[in-house]
Formats: sequence, C-alpha cells, structure tokens
Amino acid sequence: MKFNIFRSANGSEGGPKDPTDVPRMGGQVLPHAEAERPAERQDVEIGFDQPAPETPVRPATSDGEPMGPIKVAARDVSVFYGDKQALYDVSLDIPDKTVTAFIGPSGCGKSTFLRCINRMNDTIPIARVSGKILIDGDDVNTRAVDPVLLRARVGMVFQKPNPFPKSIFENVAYGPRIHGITESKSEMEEIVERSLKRAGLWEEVADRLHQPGTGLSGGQQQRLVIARAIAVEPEVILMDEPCSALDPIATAKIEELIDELREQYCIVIVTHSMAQAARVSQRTAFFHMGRLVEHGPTEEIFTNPRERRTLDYITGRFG
Ligand SMILES: Nc1ncnc2c1ncn2[C@@H]1O[C@H](COP(=O)(O)OP(=O)(O)OP(=O)(O)O)[C@@H](O)[C@H]1O
Repeated sequence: MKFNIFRSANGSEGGPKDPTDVPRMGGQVLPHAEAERPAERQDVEIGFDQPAPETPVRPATSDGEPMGPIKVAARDVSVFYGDKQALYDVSLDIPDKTVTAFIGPSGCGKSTFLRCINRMNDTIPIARVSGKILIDGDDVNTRAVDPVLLRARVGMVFQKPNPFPKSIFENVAYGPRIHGITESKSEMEEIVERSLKRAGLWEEVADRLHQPGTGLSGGQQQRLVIARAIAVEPEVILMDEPCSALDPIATAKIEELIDELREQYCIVIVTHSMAQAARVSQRTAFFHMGRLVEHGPTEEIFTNPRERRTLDYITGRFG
C-alpha cells in the first residue's frame, strides 16, 4: 500500500485515516506542542526548473552492483536555525533499494539533512528550510503534503530506542491502526507477525507479545522500533545513529537487518562509525561544515576519495 501524502482540496488528508488526536512522527509519539505546529511553516518558493532526475538503474558500487532508481532527490537544500546556517545548498540523489550512509564530523549537518527528508525539522521552531526534497518526484515541502502521512511513508529510527509504553503487539499495531490500514483482528495479527519477522524479532518475542515493549533489551527494542516503522509499509527508512546505544552483538544484528531490508526499502543511515558505513552501505555521502563534500559508491569514497577533506576524515586526521 502506498500512502497518498497529499491533503485533499478541502484540507483533509488524501491518505488513510489520520486521527489528529494522537500526535506522532515517524511512529514516535510527540508532545502536543510539537505535533501541532503548522505544516505550512516550511513552504518554500525557490526556483526549481530542473525536472526530477531520470531513474535509470546505475551502479551503486564501484564493482557495478546495481542500485534502484532515485527515490529521494534533494536540490539546493539549506537549513537555518535562527540566524545560523547549518546546511548549505545540498543536492543529492538517493537511490531506492540501497543503503546510503551520511558520514562527517560532529555538527556537520548530517542529522539536519536527514530530518529534511521527512520534515522532522518542522518540529524545531527556529528551523527554516529552503530548497527542494522530492520523493518519487513529489515535493515534500508544499502545503499540500500532510507531514504526518509523509512520516508514515518515510519512517525514522532514532539513536535511542523509543518503544511506546505499550505491549510489543501494540507497538507494532499502533501505526496500522491509526492509519486505518485494517480493522480486522486477524489481519492486524498478520501485520504484526510479518513486521516482527521482517525485523528479525519474531522468534524472540512470539510467546510474549502482550508484555511491555520497554521490557526488551536495547537491541530488541531497536528492532521493535524498526518493526513498528515497517508495519505501515514505508518506502524510505531514515536511521539516525541506530546502533550508537547498542553493544557489538546487538549492533551486528541491526546491521544484518539493514542489509536484508535494503532489498525492499530506500535506507539512509547517519553513522559516526566509518567501519559501519563501510559494512552496511553501498553509497556514502561525506558532509563537512554544513556542506556535502562528496558522495559516491562507498568503496570509492573509502579507497579513493576525490577530496582531500574526505581523505583526512576517513583516515582519522580530524573529526
Ligand atoms: N535544534 C537545533 N537548534 C539550533 N541549532 C541546531 C539544532 N540542531 C542542530 N543544530 C546545529 O546545526 C549544526 C548541525 O547539527 P547536526 O545535528 O545536524 O549535525 P550532525 O552532523 O548530525 O552532528 P552529530 O554527528 O554530532 O549528531 C550544528 O552546528 C548544530 O549545533
């Protein structure tokens, strides 16, 4: 099922049922003040006469492994926090069915750019975004797009696992229920089972679905959060340092899962770990001081970067 992220002409949403009584973003419950911020704040009118990029299948890796068509296209994206500019004219094509890693020193704008993709920057009162983010050619920064529906289409996984204080079952069923994906009990059970299986968690929780999600280990909680995101059938999954709070074994499981999920989704991961970027991604984008310095097949970025700054960063000279 593909969500229609656009509001209908009368202002109601064009997608599935979207109750406004439960503020949430990327599957995460939000304080009301944040969730109720007007969606229109970020609308931008910037000249953009380039069409959405063509979507040929082209190599993702230097040895020619194919990648999917372009899913997310960013054009001249800048972000300001008050008077301070955090991101400068970032243009980047992000392919489908591929893992793209964002790397760069602390404060270079990786998370800021990630949050542009599902309009999470809307939740930061002083943030202002200009430029275009297109998903399958649709500009996400227009009045017509409902950010809540957008965030179902573009799921997000955070650094710290954030299951709801509900049962394992309810954590996963929550999204499909509020989006009106199904009202049938048996269908919901199927969705929950399928999502937990895809997230590699089913075997570990099948016999305790009605126990609290918060009772799971950190790594299991992170896979539960991924199952929750998957349950609403997103097209893009954004991960902001998803393993930084996990031990090496839990990290390995999440990395394995990311590798499996890329067959189906466009995945973008922010990571501080160069080794992780090398292990899980096929494409890498290197940011420095708010600018996208270079991007390309991960292997090329790590073995033969074009820019001196990239070389210095990956060899540990700064960062
Ligand atoms: N909510 C905010 N309010 C004000 N400034 C912010 C906010 N979020 C980020 N910034 C600033 O924007 C810049 C980019 O921050 P961002 O978090 O995107 O970088 P990052 O590369 O993801 O860093 P890290 O790797 O440390 O998470 C930094 O200078 C940061 O201080």
